[in-house]
Amino acid sequence: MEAHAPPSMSSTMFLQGSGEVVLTLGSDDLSWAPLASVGTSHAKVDNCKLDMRKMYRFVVHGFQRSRGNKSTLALVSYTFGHKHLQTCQTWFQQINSHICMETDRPKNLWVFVHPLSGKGNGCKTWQTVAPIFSRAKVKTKVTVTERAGHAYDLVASTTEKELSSFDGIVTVGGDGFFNEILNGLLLSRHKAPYPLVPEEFMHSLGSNSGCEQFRLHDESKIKPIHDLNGSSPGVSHKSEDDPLLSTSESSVCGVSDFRKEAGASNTDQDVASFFPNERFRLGIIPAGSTDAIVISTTGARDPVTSALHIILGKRVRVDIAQVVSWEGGTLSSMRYAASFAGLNHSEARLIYEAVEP
Ligand SMILES: Nc1ncnc2c1ncn2[C@@H]1O[C@H](COP(=O)(O)OP(=O)(O)OP(=O)(O)O)[C@@H](O)[C@H]1O
Repeated sequence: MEAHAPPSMSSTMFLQGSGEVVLTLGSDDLSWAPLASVGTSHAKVDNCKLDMRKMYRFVVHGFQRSRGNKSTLALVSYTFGHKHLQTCQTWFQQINSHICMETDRPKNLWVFVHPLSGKGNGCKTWQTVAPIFSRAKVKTKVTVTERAGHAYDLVASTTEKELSSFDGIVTVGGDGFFNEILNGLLLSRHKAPYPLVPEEFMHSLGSNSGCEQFRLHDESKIKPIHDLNGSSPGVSHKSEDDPLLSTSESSVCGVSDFRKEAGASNTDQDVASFFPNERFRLGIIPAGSTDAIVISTTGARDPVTSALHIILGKRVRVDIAQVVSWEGGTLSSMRYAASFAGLNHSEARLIYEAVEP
């Protein structure tokens, strides 16, 4: 809470295990202090032993950083009690309405669960974290995949209107599963020009590029890229507003790298062009065999930590690589892959899970 922001509510309550406290609901947090430390002259009682079963109670669910691993968040709950029902009800309503007013938090998510991911624990992992979403009043539509490509097909074929009803997509699985959904979203929506065709690489790199094989290609034979759906979006040429980095190094490798920063005004338009709405974000709950994307963003391979970051609406930048391949002078396929290359790890540890390319 900022120092000048007046508390929106404050009461003396009983906190299980601690005794009498002054509970304060600020503009963006809930805090409490033992009654003795806020300068009261109340007679000292053995607060901790007060029987809260005779009081009306409500439970606040929260989290704290683990002592051993600061990147890991652990669930905690606090039971507050008061002799008046009305007081407890008012607190309950006020806390819930504060949470609902937090605009960064997602309200409605589409969750894809890969049941066979990692050691086959996808569903179990989701069952572990699902109650955290419901307690936080985040609605979820859950789809358990039945085959490889199922999630891609659903995301790619869902209407813009239906996708727009979600604040994002969460995957419960590994890196491959996350990338499958990323492709379902981007291949049909991302309208950026494709990377330079090989002859153009040579032109832009000069004769000492070290990529002699590209010289063999005849530009006139280069055909449009065929996307995963078999459509032919066409080969286009690099332009001034091309989001692909202009470094020859990334292009030569057939991998183009572009970044979007959440909230940055000059990227809002780009984000809007391939995400169904501005609130939209992607998140991962790790259940795979490597979980490299999660480890490089939250710093912890922990489903509960990821769930909490997603619920809090935290965002972190990730790199998305556009990978193209050529066959006999034809650009034959294109994929997107989330990558941790270039991400500042210490920054990522501070920030969170929900990702926005
Ligand atoms: N129900 C399913 N049955 C079989 N394969 C599936 C199913 N759902 C998704 N897949 C495919 O399994 C692939 C691998 O999934 P995922 O990335 O979750 O597992 P992983 O390989 O164990 O994890 P990691 O990528 O972290 O190593 C995905 O690319 C996806 O296409």
